[in-house]
Amino acid sequence: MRKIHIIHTGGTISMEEDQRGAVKPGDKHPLSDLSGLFDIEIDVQISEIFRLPSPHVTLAHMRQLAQGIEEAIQNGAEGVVVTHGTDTLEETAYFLDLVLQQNVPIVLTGAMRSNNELGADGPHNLFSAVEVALCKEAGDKGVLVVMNDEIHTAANVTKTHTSNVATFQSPQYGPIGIVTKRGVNFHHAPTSHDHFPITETKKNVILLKAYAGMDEQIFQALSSLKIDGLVIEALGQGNMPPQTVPQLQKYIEKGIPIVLVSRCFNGIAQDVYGYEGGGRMLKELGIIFSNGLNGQKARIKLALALETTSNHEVLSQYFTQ
Ligand SMILES: NC(=O)C[C@H](N)C(=O)O
Repeated sequence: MRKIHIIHTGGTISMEEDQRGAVKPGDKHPLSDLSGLFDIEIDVQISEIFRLPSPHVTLAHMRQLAQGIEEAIQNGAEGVVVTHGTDTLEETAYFLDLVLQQNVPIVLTGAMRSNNELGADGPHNLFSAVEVALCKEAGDKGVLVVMNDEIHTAANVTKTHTSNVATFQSPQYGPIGIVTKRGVNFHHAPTSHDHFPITETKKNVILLKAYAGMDEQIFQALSSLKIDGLVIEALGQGNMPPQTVPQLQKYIEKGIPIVLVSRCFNGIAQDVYGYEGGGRMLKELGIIFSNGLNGQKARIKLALALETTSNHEVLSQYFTQ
């Protein structure tokens, strides 16, 4: 008999639509009875660590969840499934991927339609997530996200559509596997895995998005705040409007690390362009270029990395791996 632990944290997968069409936290979770659904006998523990819409989730909640997962594994779970709201699911998944070092499957899932809506996807997603958590092969691939019959890595997956059930995609490399009626198929494996053994999540990392005509104002306004790091979703291959450059330089001189990603949906930020504000100039200033993470994940990574080091060289290496 395989032991699986399901941890509920809230999100649409635990919500219902009321008579006026507003989707709200309910008092039910999908599939409370999993008996007879799987080919093998399973022993399922179910717990709820918090019940929040995922826009309410903070780094402190993510740490609490990481501890809950570790406890479940210490208590014998051979696979852990977490249900979570989809809005910030990718951030929680990546946080867990970076802080947990476990070789049992850890799988996050959610739903785009609440439990009493026509075509609710929560029960099927939870079923598929348990299928993956039961699969021993899933144990060495880091934290996984299972939605709409696809298996994604925490590092790559992102929410791409506001309402479609096929919202979760992995722009760089695609899903690493699929869930079918006959079982779980992995078709490729993640190549690297970072680990940050943190005990706190106190660093304040801000995420900004660049736009045509961006100037110094937002950077000046932010300079009155206590900021430990800055992530910028830059333009194209990694370029910024020239008016921002003197301010970026000031942040670097103050020892505040800046990590640059692209605001493009796909691809890697690189120091290709040599014009004013181009990637070459930004890299020479000491801005760290990230290798393909999106902004929200680079923010999680920088916040965790800063808990372990403030060394610029070490931080840069974390983002080039
Ligand atoms: N589909 C969802 O779960 C979205 C919801 N707003 C949440 O993230 O909690």
